[in-house]
Amino acid sequence: MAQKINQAKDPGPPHGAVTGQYADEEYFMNVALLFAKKSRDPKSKVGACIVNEEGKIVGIGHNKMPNGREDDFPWKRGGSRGLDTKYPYVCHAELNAIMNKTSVDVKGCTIYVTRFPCNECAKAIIQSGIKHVVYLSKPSAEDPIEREAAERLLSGIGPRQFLSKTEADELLKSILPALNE
Ligand SMILES: Nc1nc(=O)n([C@H]2C[C@H](O)[C@@H](COP(=O)(O)O)O2)cc1CO
Repeated sequence: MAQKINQAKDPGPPHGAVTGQYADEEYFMNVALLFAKKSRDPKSKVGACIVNEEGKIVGIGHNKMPNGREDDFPWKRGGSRGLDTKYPYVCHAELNAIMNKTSVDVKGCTIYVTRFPCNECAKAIIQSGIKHVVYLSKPSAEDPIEREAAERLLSGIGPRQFLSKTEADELLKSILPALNE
């Protein structure tokens, strides 16, 4: 039997939805977008920015190969996800943002991420104590099992899509060229 997914549990981050503070959310998502540009992945650049309850950035990350091994693995895409592709090696933006935290922990924080988290990052997000997920894009062409697992894992948080009237769409195209293929 399909598991029922709880939707929209997230009341929103403390620095987001209130009139006059929406600009803060744009700022944090744009930090995530800017950081995505650091990625060496030629096809899919992802950025993440963790913000605490005081509205301070306490972690940023982009998808990259493991530290010190940046040149040792391929960036090749492919459905096979074999050893000659990037998939078994790349560290996702969300994981890097959590690992890069500048505070003791990230409990109660919000993660702004340019792409919907995968199931592995969903686990890391939950275990780290992050309480809100705001994402920019949710590409449909992803592994259906992993996507469904991520949705189920994050159902207790209720990820919220970031909506902005800024140039976020244009920026997104520039970091996810694979979406435009
Ligand atoms: N939430 C995510 N954070 C990430 O950092 N990534 C990274 C890992 C790879 O470098 C790339 C995925 O490759 P591709 O299949 O879109 O060419 O994006 C992917 C996702 C999607 O789940």
